[in-house]
Amino acid sequence: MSLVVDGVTKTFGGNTALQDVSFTVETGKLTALIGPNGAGKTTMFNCIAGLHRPTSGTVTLDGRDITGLGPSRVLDAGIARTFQLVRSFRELTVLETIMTAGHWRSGQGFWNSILALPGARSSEETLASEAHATLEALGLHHLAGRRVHELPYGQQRLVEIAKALMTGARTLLLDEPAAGLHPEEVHSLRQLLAALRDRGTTILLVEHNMPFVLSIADHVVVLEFGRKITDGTPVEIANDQRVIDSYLGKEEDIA
Ligand SMILES: Nc1ncnc2c1ncn2[C@@H]1O[C@H](COP(=O)(O)OP(=O)(O)OP(=O)(O)O)[C@@H](O)[C@H]1O
Repeated sequence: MSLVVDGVTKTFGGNTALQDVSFTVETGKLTALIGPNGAGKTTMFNCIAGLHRPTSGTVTLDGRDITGLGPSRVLDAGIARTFQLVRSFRELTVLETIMTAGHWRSGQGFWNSILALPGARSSEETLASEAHATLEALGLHHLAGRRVHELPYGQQRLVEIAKALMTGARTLLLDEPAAGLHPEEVHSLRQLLAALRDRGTTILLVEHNMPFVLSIADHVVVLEFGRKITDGTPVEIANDQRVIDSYLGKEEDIA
């Protein structure tokens, strides 16, 4: 059971963003995708999440071909992604924001529930209690009534993860979850991701914070100029001369 990227190439006009990249994200493990700026990490996320259709190659989830399905059907298949920039409706509270993600899974429809159409109420209550439970699990319960855009950046990022969890997806794609966080927030994030993984959630993350990656990942995939240069355990990656030369050795890339 796993997410398998097999021979994915993505070109934009004459620019090859990904060249024949293959790797496996094992179910219930945390895999990190690293590489210098422009290596193709975001493009790979977009190919998996359905925002880009690979020029060639396939993406399969537990043996099912999901290549080029489009974002909503990839989400239906059980893969949710977060974005580098927090996305929320300005006027919604934390609770309302993550309930919008739950509406996705229930098929309820966001506007249907907002307008309180007949039949919407009981599932609305179920979603609200699930949303409370999710916030509790993430240590965000005290923020339920706050507007998302008023929160400090670190807490907004956790709301993004809560939204992804509320979709019911078992596989999460997290785009730079540690970016812009204070050290103590990075510590909380590490504990949260470890807890999610221990609960069986599969996580693929893109991250520039190398100490964070090396301390939490089960498996690390390294991209450079659109190609996979290696993959392995954090210890193997930290000692790989090609990685040290191309990435770890450059202080400015170690955020
Ligand atoms: N929509 C697009 N159109 C044209 N070129 C693109 C597009 N998206 C990405 N690229 C190119 O693909 C290459 C890989 O970019 P990508 O954003 O995937 O790298 P990255 O590893 O995520 O970088 P960063 O760490 O800076 O976010 C770059 O050369 C980029 O300019």
